[in-house]
Amino acid sequence: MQNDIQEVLISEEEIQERIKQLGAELSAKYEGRTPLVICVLKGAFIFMADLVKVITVPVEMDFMAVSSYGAETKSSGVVKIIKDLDVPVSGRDVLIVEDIIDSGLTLSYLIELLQARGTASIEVVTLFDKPAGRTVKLEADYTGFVIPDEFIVGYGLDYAEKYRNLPYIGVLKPEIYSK
Ligand SMILES: O=P(O)(O)OC[C@H]1O[C@H](OP(=O)(O)OP(=O)(O)O)[C@H](O)[C@@H]1O
Ligand code: HPA
Ligand SMILES: [Mg+2]
Repeated sequence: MQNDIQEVLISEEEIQERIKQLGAELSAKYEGRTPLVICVLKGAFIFMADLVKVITVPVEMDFMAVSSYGAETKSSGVVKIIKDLDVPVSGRDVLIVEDIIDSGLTLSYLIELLQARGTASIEVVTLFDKPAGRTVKLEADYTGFVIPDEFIVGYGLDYAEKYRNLPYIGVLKPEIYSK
């Protein structure tokens, strides 16, 4: 698996350090409240697990699975709900946890959906932001790293379902995509 990586873009240590800072910011922001933290599966599962451990206010968690990339490196443009939330979000302070904002389509779809269900507030924390990929206007409230216009893998992010278990962020060798 390591042999498929052309370059390590962000190391495991850098990721963990940044998550601690995000946890501190979010803990201060949600002081006195109990946000509902929503993990956008599958990509955000590792970030979610590391992030909630460094948030010091009580949180409730739920999971939603959406997909729009399949085995491609460009969004299909169609955001498919694979699994919906288990709990109602009406009146809740919601914190959406994403691994990456690229085109922005997944999040703009999710935010609209959750707002229509009557949330009290919605904030977004993303570990990675790729502004060059944007096709809709969308900004996260909290961002870990701004990344260049490259398809990245690792730390939850896949190419064709592989590489999610790499502990760092890497860029694949071009021949992997052309296989
Ligand atoms: O801003 P966008 O262009 O919408 O891209 C971001 C979304 O794409 C990826 O999910 P994907 O559809 O690949 O599903 P996965 O999380 O199961 O890999 C990623 O995890 C984000 O949810
Ligand atoms: O760069 C990316 N890598 C993996 N999954 C993604 N989904 C959107 N952008 C990306
Ligand atoms: Mg994916």
